[in-house]
Amino acid sequence: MSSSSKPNLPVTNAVNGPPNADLVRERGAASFPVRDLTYLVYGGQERTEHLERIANMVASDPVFRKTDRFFLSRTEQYRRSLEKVRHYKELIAKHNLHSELDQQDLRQAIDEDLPIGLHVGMFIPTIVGQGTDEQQKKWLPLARAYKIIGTYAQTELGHGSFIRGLETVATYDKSTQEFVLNSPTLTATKWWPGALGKTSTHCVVFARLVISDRECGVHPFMVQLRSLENHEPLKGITVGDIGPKFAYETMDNGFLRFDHVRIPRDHMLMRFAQVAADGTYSTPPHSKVSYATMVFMRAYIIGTASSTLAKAVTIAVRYSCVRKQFPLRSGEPEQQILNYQNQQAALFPLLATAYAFHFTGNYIRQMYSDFVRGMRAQDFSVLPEMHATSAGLKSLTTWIASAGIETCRASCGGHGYSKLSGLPSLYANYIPACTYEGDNTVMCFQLARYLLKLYGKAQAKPGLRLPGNVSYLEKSTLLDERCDASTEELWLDPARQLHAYRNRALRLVANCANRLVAEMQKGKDEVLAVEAIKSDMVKVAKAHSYYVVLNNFVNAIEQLRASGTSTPILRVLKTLCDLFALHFIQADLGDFLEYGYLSSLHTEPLHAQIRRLLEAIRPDAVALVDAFNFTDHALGSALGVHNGRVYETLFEWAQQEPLNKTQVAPGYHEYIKPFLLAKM
Ligand SMILES: CC/C=C\C/C=C\C/C=C\C/C=C\CCCCC(=O)SCCNC(=O)CCNC(=O)[C@H](O)C(C)(C)COP(=O)(O)OP(=O)(O)OC[C@H]1O[C@@H](n2cnc3c(N)ncnc32)[C@H](O)[C@@H]1OP(=O)(O)O
Ligand SMILES: Cc1cc2nc3c(=O)[nH]c(=O)nc-3n(C[C@H](O)[C@H](O)[C@H](O)COP(=O)(O)OP(=O)(O)OC[C@H]3O[C@@H](n4cnc5c(N)ncnc54)[C@H](O)[C@@H]3O)c2cc1C
Repeated sequence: MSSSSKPNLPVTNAVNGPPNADLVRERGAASFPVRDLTYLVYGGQERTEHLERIANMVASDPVFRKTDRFFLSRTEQYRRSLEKVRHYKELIAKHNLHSELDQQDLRQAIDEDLPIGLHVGMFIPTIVGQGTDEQQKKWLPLARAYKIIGTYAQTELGHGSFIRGLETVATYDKSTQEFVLNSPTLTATKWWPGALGKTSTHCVVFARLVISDRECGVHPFMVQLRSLENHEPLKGITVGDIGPKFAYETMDNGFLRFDHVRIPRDHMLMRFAQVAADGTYSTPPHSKVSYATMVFMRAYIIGTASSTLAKAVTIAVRYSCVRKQFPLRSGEPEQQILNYQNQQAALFPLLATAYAFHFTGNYIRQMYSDFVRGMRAQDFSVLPEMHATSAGLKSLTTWIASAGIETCRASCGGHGYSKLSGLPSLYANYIPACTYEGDNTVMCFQLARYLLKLYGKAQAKPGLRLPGNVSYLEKSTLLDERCDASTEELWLDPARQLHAYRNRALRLVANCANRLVAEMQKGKDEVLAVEAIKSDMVKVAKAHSYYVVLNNFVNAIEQLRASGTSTPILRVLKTLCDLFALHFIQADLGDFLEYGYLSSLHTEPLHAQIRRLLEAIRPDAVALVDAFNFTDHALGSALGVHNGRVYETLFEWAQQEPLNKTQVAPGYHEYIKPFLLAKM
């Protein structure tokens, strides 16, 4: 079956001409209607077409061009991203894109780390989440109209993960009803906040509240940093850019110091905790409610892991269809490198993972909106589950996506190392996701601690009912059960796949719990006992998160089946789900063998089934990446161009290299000529 219709996307940036014949053939041989899968991914035909209109508008607009980005200095890149911000605002007005969703779509299409990312992603959400109604009325209209630009200033030079260790102080002065913000030490300097260095006029600062020498914990405060007239820093404020980074050049991550800066009392965001005029402090209804923006952002990051990985896989799969190396036998034509099993084994599990993470993103979005509904009604009961689940999924998805981009880059051989492949910058700009919004390892401890607690409760109280994704912790009998997938066919049974993931997670939790007890029996207190099991806690969190991802993928397919999705689409999604499930068992085989859950009786059919799945995906590989529907602008890659004119595009883009502006190299006269022409 061929694609039901051609995607309505312009081929920008790529060199025009007849499309690569191999890609044309591959597209014609897809087993499912590509367009229908695109609709499924983006939430229907209407939404897909809307996204395409925005993507096309951006892709054809010279202000948003990307192809020269590699040749700009850091300062030029920052300026260019400001130019893009200005144009983004003009387009919102011109095309009436006033809803939050439209603006998010536009930013996603622009596809750059703009210095307003923190403004929309954390500054505004913190005002919404933590501000009183009056505070929202005051600041939200200004922020939404970009009359003020803000960021989220929490991390300091000395502390990021350990929020309770932050040193910036906000001391309440009852006599003037002001807070005095101060950075008492060098390590109290705010360090890293995006857009803090040069762009923001305001920020939400997290500081320890002190009232009459009493420590009241870390709270958020609204602070103006720069004049709205001339952008100069205000009195008492030292602010600037933190300097060169691994990548992220368009973002002015900044530093900030306060020298006894006074702000009015109503600049503390007081939705949950309050300081009255006389200095009376009212505690929040939940001690971690001021961390809510981070939970929001973690959920957002989980949602973007799929699209980021999907971009890398699109580039690598298309290129692997165009690229040919070696005939199998002499005299035969050379093979497309995607025909090699090793290439498929590297790329197809990542393709499957990009689809798996798509459904994880849907799941966490739903969980987050239920949680927000509860919070509005002062119900914080879902907070622990939301925090733990999002912390674990943020870690797993960003780790896998980061490693996956690098695998895609390496799979493109030498051309993958060229920045023109788009993969080095995709990787370099993405990997901080493993660190920001909570270092992944530290986040894993949060989930593991939650699981250990629930496991302990379930052990102590048989019959206790735990919520959906953790209900397996009730069933210690599961530990006695073994895998019975002794044929290739049985490995395709979702119930058996889920059984394996549940069993592994439960075993690791139980093992950790036992070790904790054993460490305490050796005389350690609980704190030191936890320190002795920390690497196992990371494994626990990952194992549980894998289970959550697979469970959602399986459930999503069931729901699609129930809602009448066509057989070819269901078939291809099931194949991807199977590959996801089996690949990550194969990757962590030691976990499953260690406790005798699996034996060689099961591993042989497992490996054989994985090989079959790779073969099954091969004819649909191009169609499956096409279904993500990225424009050439979004991919920013000479290797991933839709028309497959890879070599033409690489050649043309290379001509832009500034070294090629002259035939004779700069420096020739000083450094090459003297020794070339020196007498022997
Ligand atoms: C829609 C979006 C639009 C646009 C977006 C556009 C662009 C953006 C794009 C990409 C992103 C780009 C840039 C990203 C910017 C990144 C910004 C940042 O990095 S901001 C800084 C982030 N910092 C962190 O994440 C710090 C991590 N540390 C912590 O969260 C905490 O310190 C800790 C590790 C959780 C520990 O906290 P604490 O010490 O206070 O608590 P305990 O460990 O003692 O735990 C006690 C108890 O509390 C529970 N708990 C902890 N945190 C939470 C929480 N958040 N919610 C609920 N409960 C929590 C914990 O589990 C314990 O529970 P108990 O065991 O006692 O039951
Ligand atoms: C690109 C980028 C953008 C950022 N944007 C912002 C922003 O806008 N606003 C903002 O406030 N911050 C921002 N940050 C800061 C970011 O949130 C922190 O860097 C992050 O939370 C990690 O904290 P840390 O740097 O203190 O790491 P550390 O905690 O110092 O981590 C270092 C190592 O120590 C380990 N470790 C730490 N604690 C423990 C423990 N208890 N047990 C065992 N191991 C431990 C970690 O696993 C890690 O391996 C940004 C960072 C980056 C890189």
